[in-house]
Amino acid sequence: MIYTVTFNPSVDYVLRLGEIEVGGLNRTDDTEKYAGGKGINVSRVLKQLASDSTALGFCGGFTGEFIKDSLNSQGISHQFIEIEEDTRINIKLKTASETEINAGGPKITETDIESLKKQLLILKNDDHVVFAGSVPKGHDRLYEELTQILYEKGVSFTIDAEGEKLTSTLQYQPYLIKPNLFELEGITGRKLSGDKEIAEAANELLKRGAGNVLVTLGGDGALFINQDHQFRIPSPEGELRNSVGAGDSTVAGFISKRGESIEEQVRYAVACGSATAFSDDLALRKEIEALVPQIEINPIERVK
Ligand SMILES: Nc1ncnc2c1ncn2[C@@H]1O[C@H](COP(=O)(O)OP(=O)(O)OP(=O)(O)O)[C@@H](O)[C@H]1O
Ligand SMILES: O=P(O)(O)OC[C@@]1(O)O[C@H](CO)[C@@H](O)[C@@H]1O
Repeated sequence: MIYTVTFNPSVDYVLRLGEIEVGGLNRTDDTEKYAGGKGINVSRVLKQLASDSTALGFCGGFTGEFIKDSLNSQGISHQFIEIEEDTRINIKLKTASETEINAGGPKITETDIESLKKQLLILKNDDHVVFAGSVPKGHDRLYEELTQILYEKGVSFTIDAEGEKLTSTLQYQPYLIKPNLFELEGITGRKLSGDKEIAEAANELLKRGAGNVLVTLGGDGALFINQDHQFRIPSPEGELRNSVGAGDSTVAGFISKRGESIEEQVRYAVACGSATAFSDDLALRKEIEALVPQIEINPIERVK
């Protein structure tokens, strides 16, 4: 079974309006609410690809109920730890451009974390865990602690996190990491331009313990590297409508094809990311499948 872990889920409140006047009264043309948070998004796209997963993490209050109801209606199982405070609401303002305001999120106690650890401790060798998104305040080392538990149990995991939260888990050999270019530059501490420099930086993360490194490059597609393969995958052509969850969709695409060829995994990863970028919400199966034949996988020269 695949488990996704979202420490800090959100109700994503999408507000569509022509333009925004900061400091003035603005009225929307349209609004939508989605169960959000990176791990939850991964579960939603996995479901589209007929891959079942169970969403884990912390949920509370009326917003937590909304998330659980929404996942129930999509047939996605969940085992959230109930917390006292309300799950956050994140604002996604869609004008001519996209502006996001992500709330800090509720307080998570040590008891809540112990409950999550207990859930991970009973996982089996053939389970896979996807960790994604921000960490509750005061728990900076949480990813490192939880991935150590999985490593010691021989359970594989994927992690989509930033900076040291990601690099502190490399010692536990993540199956997949998916930094975007900005995050990769943050980790290496240098500006990266061109495929060769990006591949060299990704290769450093491979040497530090990652099994597969997929660097997403927004509208430019992605660069993939593991011990045996190195690919450049351009994005298909299309109109950008939504970048919220594009990266999560990429992760879902790759994980959904675990056990198939690496080319198939990478093809679905980019197709899912771009299908979400071209949709109003996360991509639907038919949108993903329509893009799959358009994805070109170009081998590139191996970096040392
Ligand atoms: N303008 C675009 N056109 C086509 N595909 C896109 C576009 N933007 C994003 N994508 C697709 O989505 C994938 C992930 O995008 P990106 O690099 O922006 O990830 P991210 O920064 O992790 O995303 P997120 O906004 O979800 O945090 C890309 O590899 C690509 O396949
Ligand atoms: O604040 P975090 O945890 O970094 O990101 C949360 C978030 O922006 O990520 C998802 C898109 O990737 C959204 O559903 C959600 O609102």
